[in-house]
Amino acid sequence: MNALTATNRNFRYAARILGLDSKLERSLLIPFREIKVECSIPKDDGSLATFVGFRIQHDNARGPMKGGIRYHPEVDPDEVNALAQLMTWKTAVAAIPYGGAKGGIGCNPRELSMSELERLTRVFTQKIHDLIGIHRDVPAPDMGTNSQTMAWILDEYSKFHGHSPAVVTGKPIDLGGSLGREAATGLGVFFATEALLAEHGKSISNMKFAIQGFGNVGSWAAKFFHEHGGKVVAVSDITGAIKNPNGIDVPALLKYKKSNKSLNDFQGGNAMDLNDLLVHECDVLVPCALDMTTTDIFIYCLNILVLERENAADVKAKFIIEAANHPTDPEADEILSKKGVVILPDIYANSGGVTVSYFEWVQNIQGFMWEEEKVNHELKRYMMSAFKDIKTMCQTHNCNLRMGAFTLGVNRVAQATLLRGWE
Ligand SMILES: NC(=O)C1=CN([C@@H]2O[C@H](COP(=O)(O)OP(=O)(O)OC[C@H]3O[C@@H](n4cnc5c(N)ncnc54)[C@H](OP(=O)(O)O)[C@@H]3O)[C@@H](O)[C@H]2O)C=CC1
Ligand SMILES: O=C(O)CCC(=O)C(=O)O
Repeated sequence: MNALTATNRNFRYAARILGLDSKLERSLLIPFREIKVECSIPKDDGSLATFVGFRIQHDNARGPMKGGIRYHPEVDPDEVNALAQLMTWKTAVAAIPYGGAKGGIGCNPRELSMSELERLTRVFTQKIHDLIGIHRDVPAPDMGTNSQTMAWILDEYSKFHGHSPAVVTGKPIDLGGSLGREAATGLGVFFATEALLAEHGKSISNMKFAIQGFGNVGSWAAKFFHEHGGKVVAVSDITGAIKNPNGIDVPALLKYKKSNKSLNDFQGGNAMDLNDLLVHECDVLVPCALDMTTTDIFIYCLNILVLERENAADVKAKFIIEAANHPTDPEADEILSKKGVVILPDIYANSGGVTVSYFEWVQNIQGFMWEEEKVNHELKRYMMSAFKDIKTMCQTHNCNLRMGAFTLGVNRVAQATLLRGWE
């Protein structure tokens, strides 16, 4: 099931639980605006290269639209649409005053030089500058983009609109970025996991973790689990996977990955097949890599790299923390739930990133920088409060955590829509 079909299905299920009017349901489902632009740039060798860029602005009932921009060969409008919709529910679950959007350019950033990436980012910004803005739509990094990408967008946008640091978040600190943003998604994953385990009378320190993906989210999450006594027994990146039943030395692995750009040949564990990570023996499985659509190309090669019908029954973990966006197909969801696996859904589990993006935006508007301690303290407060609100919805509607999060998010957006008189 593609990402958009699956996301729409979860939304419709939540709308039914909430008893939403069918006209309101339809208006919440259809994106506010879909932007598709041609981005042609001269390559370093003088030849012309043309890419397609997207920005899907899903909803702005609760505030400016918010969400990342990814550079990935598999980016397509359906995927971006699903991710934009997830952003709308995510910002509502987190109770931050935003709507949802997502963007992307279909390109392989690994095959472009820095100057090609800069030209591409500037051309994309030129094409969308009058449709984004501090109170309109605020992009941020996602897969394949980073703080440098945000710096180029900020610079290009400011040529048209004057210096506007709050137009993007996830910027370099020297351009108004927030302390703590880089670690925020991983730290949010840690707080969310802590809250879930406490509900079940467990703690991080007596759990074994398997982590798929060792980029921004996976590496920070692994660091926090390790620092709090969790045993990280398996980790993967795109180049391979390693396991160690006694616990991987995470600081050593971080150092190794930084200098080698790969986990391969790390001496503190044994190599294992990439496909085996999701079904590895552990208590807590944390997918921090790709979503359903970006892995399609691998799935066609019969490598099952997300949670699907084919591998769900073999999952050993008792808890799944969806740090990646949409790593679980609905069929897998059903199989896992029947097995009694507790799944903490993406729209809550990875909301720490956008929450600290909100703090960054607030700091830019205030023109006042917060201490990292304050950022992390506020992040924990937001994560704990959202968990409590989700649990209340689960109790009210007798549903699982995914539907608890969806009903919470959808209901908040529906109320804002009705109050504005948009229905
Ligand atoms: N960054 C953020 O603030 C947020 C990110 N997310 C979501 O989290 C997920 C990860 O994002 P982020 O960490 O930023 O992305 P990164 O690009 O930094 O990291 C992705 C990681 O996944 C690895 N990877 C890619 N393919 C595979 C594979 N087939 N098997 C195992 N590992 C693989 C990559 O390997 P390699 O290192 O070798 O390239 C990399 O380590 C995405 O779904 C994203 O949308 C959600 C909320 C916020
Ligand atoms: O920080 C942001 O605004 C982007 C976050 C994002 O894209 C996501 O949560 O998936």
